[in-house]
Amino acid sequence: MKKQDYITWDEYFMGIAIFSAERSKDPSTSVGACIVSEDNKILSVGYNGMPIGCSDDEFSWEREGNPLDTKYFYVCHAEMNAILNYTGPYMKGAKLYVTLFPCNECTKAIIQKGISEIIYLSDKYADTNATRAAKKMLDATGITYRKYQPINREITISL
Ligand SMILES: Nc1nc(=O)n([C@H]2C[C@H](O)[C@@H](COP(=O)(O)O)O2)cc1CO
Ligand SMILES: [Zn+2]
Repeated sequence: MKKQDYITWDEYFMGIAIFSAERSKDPSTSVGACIVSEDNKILSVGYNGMPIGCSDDEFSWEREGNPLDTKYFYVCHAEMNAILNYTGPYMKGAKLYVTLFPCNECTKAIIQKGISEIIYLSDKYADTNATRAAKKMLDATGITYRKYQPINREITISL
């Protein structure tokens, strides 16, 4: 008889998004993303980080102060990195697993790439205009989004 306690597709791909977030250098919010084809093949992964060539040590990770000296103008979101890391053409029908609900800017790229479903873990910025605008575009384009429902399975990885 086959093993029974294997992880579901949702657990597998959200697990990869969560694990990818561990690469983030952001001291306040680590985000991970995993893009999967319609037939459950991983297309790309990403996490939030500074653009290539913009040093993690030289660019600021501050949240407040002169906007030019905060991270916000510079950091590349996990979803954007996952999309940009993909070397194939179009992602028609793909699913995006992400640990934080996408912002309006990433949502534009999500739409243009043909992603059709978003599975997210946290929606902690639901009351911001960036998230409201993102949902407005997703609703208009028929892209579905659903909250990942954790089942409290603990998996320890020794590295
Ligand atoms: N969907 C998202 N994907 C992301 O990768 N991020 C990144 C940008 C920042 O590096 C961090 C948010 O920082 P903070 O405002 O919680 O300290 O998460 C943010 C959002 C929120 O829209
Ligand atoms: Zn974004």
